[in-house]
Amino acid sequence: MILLVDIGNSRIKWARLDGGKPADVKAMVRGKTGIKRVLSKAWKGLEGVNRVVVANVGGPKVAEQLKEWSQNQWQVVPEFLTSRSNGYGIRNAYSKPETLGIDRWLELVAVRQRYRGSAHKGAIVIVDCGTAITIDVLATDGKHLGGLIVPGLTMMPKLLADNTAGIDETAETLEYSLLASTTSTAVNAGALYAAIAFIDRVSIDVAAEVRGDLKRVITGGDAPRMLPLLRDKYEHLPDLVLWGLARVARDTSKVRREADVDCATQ
Ligand SMILES: Nc1ncnc2c1ncn2[C@@H]1O[C@H](COP(=O)(O)OP(=O)(O)O)[C@@H](O)[C@H]1O
Ligand SMILES: CC(C)(COP(=O)(O)O)[C@@H](O)C(=O)NCCC(=O)O
Ligand SMILES: [K+]
Repeated sequence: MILLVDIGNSRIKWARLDGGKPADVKAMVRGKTGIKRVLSKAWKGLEGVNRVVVANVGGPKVAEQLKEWSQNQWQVVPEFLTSRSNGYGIRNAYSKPETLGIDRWLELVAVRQRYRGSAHKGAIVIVDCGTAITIDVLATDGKHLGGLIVPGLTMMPKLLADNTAGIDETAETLEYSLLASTTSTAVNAGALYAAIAFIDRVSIDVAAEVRGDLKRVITGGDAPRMLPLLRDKYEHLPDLVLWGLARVARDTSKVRREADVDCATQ
């Protein structure tokens, strides 16, 4: 079984590669530093894993822990993907392509695959509402035009709590109102409006900048909260990173099979 793993800065999402697609998608909140405990809790029962294909934006320490755990549990060395300058019909906008978050690269891969040859001929805006909120724009010819990054819905209140005397952890409620009259609802409303205004305004300016009709897709753990509040129509594509991982894993397994065959016949 090929395991697809998307390690974000808040949660780890994973799936089984099945017929070129991610199947049985699951998620778990990860610790800031140690992830071995959550891996044991979530993956203890997983059998027959012979490949682990990973998108990791959680840094090298997290990668090291996954590597040790996977080698102990399955004797499998995980394959950590990195963003490339070209591939899968996409040209990376970054002059240092490997510095583009691998989650963002794989979202581009997934979206390119989904809409290539479809009726949609315009550019595509990809919004990922996770620990951070990212926006990327993919031109109709597969050219990545670039993107933006801001703190996510959970991070903004945390930043206020960590950096002001008068605001403490406001996680107890998600409720908000346009003009709030309590600190927690004022902070929650501020985060929501900041995110909504950011996404809506970028979408307006991108539409003015690129020709043709724009398609907008949204993914990430906070997408369900954002969807009803956004001005434009978005296609909600959960687990976009896992779809990108499936596309790359399917390709590389083909290459690996050919390589294995080559070795076998030498
Ligand atoms: N069950 C959940 N547990 C934790 N966070 C969740 C959950 N469902 C949605 N979220 C929201 O999703 C966000 C994380 O989204 P996700 O896309 O998994 O982030 P990342 O890829 O950055 O780890 C959190 O900030 C939180 O607001
Ligand atoms: C912007 C991100 C932190 C988002 O990660 P996430 O919110 O999914 O945890 C991640 O894409 C990243 O580490 N990017 C590297 C910097 C860049 O993309 O320019
Ligand atoms: K993400």
